[in-house]
Amino acid sequence: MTIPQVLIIDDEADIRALLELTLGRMNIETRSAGDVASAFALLEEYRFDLCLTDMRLPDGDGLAIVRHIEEHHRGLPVAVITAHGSMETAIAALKGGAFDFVCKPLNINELRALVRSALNLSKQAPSDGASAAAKLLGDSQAIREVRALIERLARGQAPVYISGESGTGKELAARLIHDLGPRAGRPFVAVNCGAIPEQLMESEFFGHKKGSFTGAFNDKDGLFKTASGGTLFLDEVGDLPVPMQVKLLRAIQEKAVRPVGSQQEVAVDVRILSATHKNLHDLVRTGAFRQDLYYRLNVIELVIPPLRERAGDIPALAAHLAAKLSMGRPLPLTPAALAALKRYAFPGNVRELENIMERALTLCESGEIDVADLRLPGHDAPGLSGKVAASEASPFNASDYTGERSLEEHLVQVERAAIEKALRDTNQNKTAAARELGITFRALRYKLEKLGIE
Ligand SMILES: Nc1ncnc2c1ncn2[C@@H]1O[C@H](COP(=O)(O)OP(=O)(O)OP(=O)(O)O)[C@@H](O)[C@H]1O
Repeated sequence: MTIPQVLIIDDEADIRALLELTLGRMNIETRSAGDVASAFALLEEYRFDLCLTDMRLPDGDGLAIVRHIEEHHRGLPVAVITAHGSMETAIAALKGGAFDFVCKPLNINELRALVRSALNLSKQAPSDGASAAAKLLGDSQAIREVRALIERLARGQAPVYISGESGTGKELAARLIHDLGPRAGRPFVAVNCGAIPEQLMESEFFGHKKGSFTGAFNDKDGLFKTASGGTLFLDEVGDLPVPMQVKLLRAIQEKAVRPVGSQQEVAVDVRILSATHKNLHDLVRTGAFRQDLYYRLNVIELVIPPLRERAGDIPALAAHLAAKLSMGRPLPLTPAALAALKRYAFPGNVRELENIMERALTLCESGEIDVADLRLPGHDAPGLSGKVAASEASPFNASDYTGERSLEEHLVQVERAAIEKALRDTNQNKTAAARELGITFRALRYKLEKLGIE
């Protein structure tokens, strides 16, 4: 087993000595630098598994180190040491790509947990991008950017606020951030904040002691404890009542919780991810959401655009869903069906696409999913009125027959014209065209082949 190597950067000799000693006891080898220039030199010369840097250095700051590593040593986790109370700097470092931060005076247990977690990250394969791509589907530029940001955010510990309309994939993104990061082997706990009754909230989040209130028959772990070492995903965080927001902020700041009925705080190591389909910024403006909590949760925002703004994702998503939902009997979509999906606005986003595909697979009678099978709102399945309209608009009447060619030839022409018109009317949707013509899909396919119509 190779011994992990850590680079320590601090201008105070005492702090360097404390870090060297603590890490040495964890069987970790260290090299130390007192300023930015010598840190850069060590980074050139040696390979490290983690870098711990102070924020204030004689010839620059910790952010310069974070930026340098982000540019030249991608994949090397860097954690910053900040003065107590200087949250702004810590947040700037997290935004710049730092893995995590610790405050001075150093809490040795916290430091050890951070180092362990970062070294875990170094051991992981350099990029798990393929696995991320496999789950968050889509080929649009927007979703590619989301995937790239997820991979970057997975490597850090910063709180991430995921915004986007309902059904865009916020929970999926949160899971990926967890699965691709150093906490992957630990729990991922998702909680819908809007679904917990207000009077039970504190106990749900922080746990309770037996007998602390009527009905508390046993000690109970809260969600923070359950997510210990892992990730707590606060879905619909905008639905948290204000008194609970205060308690949550405290728990996040102190990295500790106090179960209801207990006198003691318990330290918790949990990464917080949150999401809502509401506009959290608006809630802050109206006073429904506390600004301090907003800043704490929203260190980095991941925006998932609505599906209608990334229609390029629809083919991959639809094909994937058809395969997933059809249990080994995937049906292809006709070009017309795909075109109709691309034009549709999807107010329910990917979740709605899932529902549409499920229904289409159930309804589809032919070997491919066509526009009519999708039952898109606003696309009424053509019925009798369609047929009447078609015959009324038909360019052929019995009186058109002049006797210049055989009746048979004439009928073939009529048939061809009627089929071509029905296909045009339905945007090349063969199922709908067959309905409009009053024949079965099979019969239409046969006629198309016979007449050589593509
Ligand atoms: N890009 C994608 N690739 C594959 N599946 C996706 C994608 N985006 C969303 N999904 C699927 O769509 C469904 C809805 O996604 P998810 O639950 O993550 O949405 P959400 O934004 O959290 O919704 P809500 O706001 O209603 O909680 C899930 O089944 C999810 O797996």
